[in-house]
Amino acid sequence: MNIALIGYGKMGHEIEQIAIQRGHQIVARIDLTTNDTFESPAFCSANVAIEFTRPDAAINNIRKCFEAGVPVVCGTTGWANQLSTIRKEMETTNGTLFWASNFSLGVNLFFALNRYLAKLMNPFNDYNISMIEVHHTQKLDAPSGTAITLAESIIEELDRKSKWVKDIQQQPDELAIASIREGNVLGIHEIIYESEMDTISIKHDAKSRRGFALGAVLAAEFTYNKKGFLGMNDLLAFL
Ligand SMILES: NC(=O)c1ccc[n+]([C@@H]2O[C@H](COP(=O)([O-])OP(=O)(O)OC[C@H]3O[C@@H](n4cnc5c(N)ncnc54)[C@H](O)[C@@H]3O)[C@@H](O)[C@H]2O)c1
Ligand SMILES: O=C(O)C1=N[C@H](C(=O)O)CCC1
Repeated sequence: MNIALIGYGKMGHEIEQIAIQRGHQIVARIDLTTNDTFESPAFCSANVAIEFTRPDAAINNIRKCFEAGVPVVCGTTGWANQLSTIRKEMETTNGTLFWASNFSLGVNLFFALNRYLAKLMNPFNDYNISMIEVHHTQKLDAPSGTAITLAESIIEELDRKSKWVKDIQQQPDELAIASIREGNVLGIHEIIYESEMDTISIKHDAKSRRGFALGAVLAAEFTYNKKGFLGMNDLLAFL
């Protein structure tokens, strides 16, 4: 498969390695540091583009993919409040967008565990719930996209929570997410249920970026020749 990389930073490099190992060709690398363009024949020859840039760049890059008729897998976080806008544009252009806040298969197992635990906690009002996420200091968005996905599932499953807030819980129906930025931490997410009697917590700790990159390449392979909006649940059902 021909793959175009949009964003050739930490994730772009990691994805390139895995894509080549899996027998794909990288036909274009679009970044502020390269000369490749969305209008080039090389980019237009891509079967799929994989976009990992920054929150304020993602939506425009996705639009460029729709204009070029290239399906796009996007992992950039921090812009999900604009997903419904871009989905409408995808429909009018008959495009393809695969988006996930986290492509790691381990994190997606953790998502399922989180949902199950939140549902289980419904009758146990003595437990308060909170979340901590820790990432490297270069990260631009907070809370992380993964933390927001975890929070949205908890809000769907746990009747006593109706919205997430940053840092400090002020109302009983709020779920507080604390974001810590330190060193080169690749991504830690912990959900904590605490009563006067005990603490129950679940935690995911990423050991490298390879898990995110492998998931993104698997998503690109899945996206090839498909139309519409796709996500990790579609991919996991297929694996
Ligand atoms: N969904 C996931 O599984 C997952 C995993 C890791 C990171 N991320 C997210 O992916 C994004 C990128 O992460 P990273 O660690 O590779 O960041 P990074 O800073 O290492 O790389 C981003 C790259 O994008 C380039 N860039 C910036 N603006 C651009 C533009 N307008 N067009 C093209 N390129 C542009 C930068 O020059 C840089 O090389 C972040 O939003 C991060 O949160 C998501
Ligand atoms: O390194 C990052 O930045 C990461 N971003 C994603 C998020 O915001 O959840 C996934 C984990 C790594």
